[in-house]
Amino acid sequence: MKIGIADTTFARVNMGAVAIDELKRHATLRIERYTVPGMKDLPVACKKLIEERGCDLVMALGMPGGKDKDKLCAHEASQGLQLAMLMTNKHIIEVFVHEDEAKDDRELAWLLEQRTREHAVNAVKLLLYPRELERDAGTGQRQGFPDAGPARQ
Ligand SMILES: Cc1nc2c(=O)[nH]c(=O)nc-2n(C[C@H](O)[C@H](O)[C@H](O)CO)c1C
Repeated sequence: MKIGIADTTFARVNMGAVAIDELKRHATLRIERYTVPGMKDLPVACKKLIEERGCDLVMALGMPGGKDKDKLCAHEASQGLQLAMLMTNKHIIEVFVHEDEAKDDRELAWLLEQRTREHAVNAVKLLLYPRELERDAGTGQRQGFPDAGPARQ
C-alpha cells in the first residue's frame, strides 16, 4: 500500500513531516510526498499522486489563513479535492487547520500537529483497518481539539 502526502509551504508547521512521522509509527507503508505553494495547488498534486505515483490514499495538508480571501480559497481548494476524489475513486483526507481556529501561535502549532497526527491514524485505518473506524462510528470523534463524544437523550 502507498500513501501520498500533499502539503504546502504556506502552512506554518511542516505538516508533511508530521504526517510521515505518524504514519511510520502505525504501519509499514510506502510514502510519496508532493509539496506545493498553497492549498489551491493541492487538488492536482493529490490527483497526480494517485494517478502518476500509484498512491492508494492521499492526505491533503493545508492551512487556510484567517482573512476572508483565504476562506474563499479554502472552499475552492476543498471543492477541487472533492472532485479529485470522485475522478480517481480514492480517498483524499483533507486536513485543513484554519489559522483563526487557534487563539495564539502556540495553540496553532499544537493544533496543526495534533490534527495532522490524528488524521494520519485515520488514513491508516481507512486503508488497513476499516473495522476500527466502524467501531468508532457515532462516537463524536474530532481531530485536534477534544472529541465531542456521543449525544445522549
Ligand atoms: C489568498 C490565499 N490564501 C491562501 C491560504 O490561506 N492558504 C494557502 O495554503 N494558500 C493560499 N493562497 C495560495 C494559493 O493556494 C495558491 O498557492 C496560489 O494561488 C498559486 O496557485 C492564497 C492565494
